[in-house]
Amino acid sequence: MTMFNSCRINNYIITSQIGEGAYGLVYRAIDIHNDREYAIKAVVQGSSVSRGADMDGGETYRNSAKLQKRLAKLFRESKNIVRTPSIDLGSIENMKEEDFKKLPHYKEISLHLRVHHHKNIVTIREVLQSAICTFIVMDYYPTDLFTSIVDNRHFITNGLLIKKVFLQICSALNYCHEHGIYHCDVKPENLLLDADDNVFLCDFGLSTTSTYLKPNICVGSSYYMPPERISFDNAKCSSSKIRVKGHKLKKMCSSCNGDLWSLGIILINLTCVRNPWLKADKTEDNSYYYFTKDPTVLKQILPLSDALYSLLSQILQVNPKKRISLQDVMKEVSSITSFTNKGPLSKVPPLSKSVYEKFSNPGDATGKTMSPKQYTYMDNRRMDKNLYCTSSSDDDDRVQEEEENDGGSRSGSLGTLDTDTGLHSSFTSTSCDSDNESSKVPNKFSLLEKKFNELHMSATSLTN
Ligand SMILES: Nc1ncnc2c1ncn2[C@@H]1O[C@H](COP(=O)(O)OP(=O)(O)OP(=O)(O)O)[C@@H](O)[C@H]1O
Repeated sequence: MTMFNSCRINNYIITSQIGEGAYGLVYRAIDIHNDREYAIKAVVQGSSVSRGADMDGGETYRNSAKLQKRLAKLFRESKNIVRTPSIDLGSIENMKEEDFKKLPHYKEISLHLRVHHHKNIVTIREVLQSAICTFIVMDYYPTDLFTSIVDNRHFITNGLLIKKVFLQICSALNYCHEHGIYHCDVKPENLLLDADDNVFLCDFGLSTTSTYLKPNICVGSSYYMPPERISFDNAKCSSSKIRVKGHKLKKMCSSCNGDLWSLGIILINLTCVRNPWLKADKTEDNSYYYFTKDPTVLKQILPLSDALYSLLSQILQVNPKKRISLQDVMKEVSSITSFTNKGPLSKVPPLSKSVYEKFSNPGDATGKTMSPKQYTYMDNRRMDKNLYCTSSSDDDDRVQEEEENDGGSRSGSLGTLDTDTGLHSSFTSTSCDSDNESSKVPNKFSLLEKKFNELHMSATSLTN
């Protein structure tokens, strides 16, 4: 695998590779203008493929290796400096569904831009378009929630920190949902942390504007995927209804409630450093199978307090329609007084109203035109946001219980530079004369999945 240390994209010098995903490579970089660090995600141009749990590690590797190779060529040909135009963020944000058909990889960026004003969502600073890929320049965060939970054991004694982090995640998701964006890939690897333990949601690669999704579409990471996306009973499926564990469902499943399920699993991760099952599929996973027979099994396999069990059993409802609302989850977590049945998390203070407000409603989450992010309540070295949002969350006609096209209802002024896509662009010129370097970076994704696997309660243990 080639690394591009010291190569430059406009004013950003790449310092290391920090991520490798299904359709993107993420680099750490320094802006020579202000010495600030950024993360630059290179997204393959024209990738329209739906990224799903069915994608194996090999495929991920092949895709990123291909992109890596193309980037190497790009840097080589441009003598290690790539000069590339910056695309107007407003015109990306206002892209429509038909634009995504031409430029599918812009959907991730467009949906992300519609919500990045929230304080707990990663801020996009710039989008650069090169001949072979699109570079998303984002604020850089030093760690992710997986590393923090598993490697650093950062939460095992600190119930208040769990509350803060969890409420910030809820707040970010709630904001997305209010703006008609459903993340669909909520997992600890997609939640970044700053030095003050503030959380930032990233990776909108699977996000959608569809209020309802078809069942069994199988997108995301299997640990966090709700059962209706993977394991509804095909045999019992009639033309207009599906069943999940015998519950009749309308043929479409609420996207919002899918994200909610993932949140429930993250709450277990934070409090127990475990995953309850590998996959919410009762034909493939014994733990999940026994859970569907008797939810109190959760208390046998995890050290849950009665209060947390009660909350989890309302979140992890197999029938998505029966799940507790996100707002109620937040209130419950705020007031809960024990997470576990023993140890340091068995006593947790309830949050005062003002602290709850601070974590759950950190910024202006009400308006159509959002004010810049404000970093008010923590010591924060982050610079002020100078982007602005030009589009609103149109009151899209939500075609409920009908198959929906993904989004496509937002409108906005289109640019004049590229009549095909409506994207405005501007050019920043720079120069660089450093050489490429080569080195190996482990595939972090697979390492993390492996670690959680190791920590996961053996799927067969309940049968013993
Ligand atoms: N802004 C950022 N700051 C620091 N690290 C980041 C940032 N954005 C992404 N990363 C790191 O890069 C990893 C991959 O990023 P991202 O999830 O956006 O890519 P992806 O190609 O969609 O990955 P996947 O296929 O695993 O979902 C993240 O898990 C995180 O560790």
